[in-house]
Amino acid sequence: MKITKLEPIILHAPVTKGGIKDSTHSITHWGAPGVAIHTDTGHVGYGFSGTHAHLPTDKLIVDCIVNSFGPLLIGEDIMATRALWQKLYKSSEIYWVGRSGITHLALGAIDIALWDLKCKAFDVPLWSLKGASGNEKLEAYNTDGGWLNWSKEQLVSDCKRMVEEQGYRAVKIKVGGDSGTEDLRRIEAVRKALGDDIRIMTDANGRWSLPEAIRLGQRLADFDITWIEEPMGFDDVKGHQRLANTITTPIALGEQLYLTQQFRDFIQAGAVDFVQPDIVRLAGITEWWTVAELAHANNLPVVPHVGDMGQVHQHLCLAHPACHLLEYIPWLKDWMKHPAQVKDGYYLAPQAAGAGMEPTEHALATINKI
Ligand SMILES: O=C(NO)[C@H](O)[C@H](O)[C@H](O)CO
Ligand SMILES: [Mg+2]
Repeated sequence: MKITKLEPIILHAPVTKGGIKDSTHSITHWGAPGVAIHTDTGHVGYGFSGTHAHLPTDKLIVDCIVNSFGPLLIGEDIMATRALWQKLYKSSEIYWVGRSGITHLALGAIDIALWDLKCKAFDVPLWSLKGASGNEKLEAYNTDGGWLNWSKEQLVSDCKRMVEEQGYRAVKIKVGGDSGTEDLRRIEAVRKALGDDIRIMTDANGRWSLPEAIRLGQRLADFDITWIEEPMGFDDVKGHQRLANTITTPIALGEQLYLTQQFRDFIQAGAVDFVQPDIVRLAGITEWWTVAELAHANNLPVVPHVGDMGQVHQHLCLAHPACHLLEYIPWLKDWMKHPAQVKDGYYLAPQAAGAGMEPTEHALATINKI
């Protein structure tokens, strides 16, 4: 199955209730710059990155896909996913300007499309190609009711609905607002409303200084919080090591890390408890698997960031023994041919062949910005 053509796609999908905020970002759409890779057998593979729908940088990403990486792929056999990843990652002109950032987001979309093609060649879902039986249990936790721009009342009612009507046993709440005291009030209100059996995660999206993270991190223990995600600057290994040695609430991070070596440094420093690799930043499935193995070797659970890359992460989590839980955010799924499904708080194993990110004709006709 030889590659014949790369076709750029940029999807911009509306997010919940017209707009969501966390401590660091405020978005109205989730961006999915990506590619359709065509082959001489007529198969088409789809892969996307994940952004905050900033069109100028989405265009940089798809330009990198088609015009920088594209020429290196034409004529290549799609089966050689690891060899092709190495070839593209190490291509010196691109490596000189890349090694993380936009070239990683571009390579990630290509890698997902190549795995999509490989799955279609064997006519299996990605979880099956990665060795799962399809009977694995993968619990979902819901982030979509915990946004920082939700009022405390909205926060409580959304989280209650998710638990009482949709069967979730875990929800995530954004913290890192302007007032730490208000953060704690919001958590207290949700804990009171949900009772002690529901797990509550928190996510500061990198906002706090070390003193703030220590002060607020210590208070989280009052509410039995499952983890504090990205409490401080994304690359601050020493700071997170200091925090981990000071507070009892476990630390989750990884959605902003581009290199396996960064994950190694956080893990070796004892600065992370829940490892959250993302196929977007790690340049695709191939390197994601390396990080999951590294975490597993250190007996750390892997709970991938979704943002909204859940369509692919659900496959990887079903297949990897370090994964038992995955974030749920619903922004892209209904624009995909085979939308991710959660029932009574658990992901249902997708049955269609592929890696999960094949857009519908409707999506390509209505939210494609190319
Ligand atoms: O941190 C996250 N999940 O854990 C979400 O991806 C971000 O909050 C969204 O992308 C909005 O910035
Ligand atoms: Mg996060």
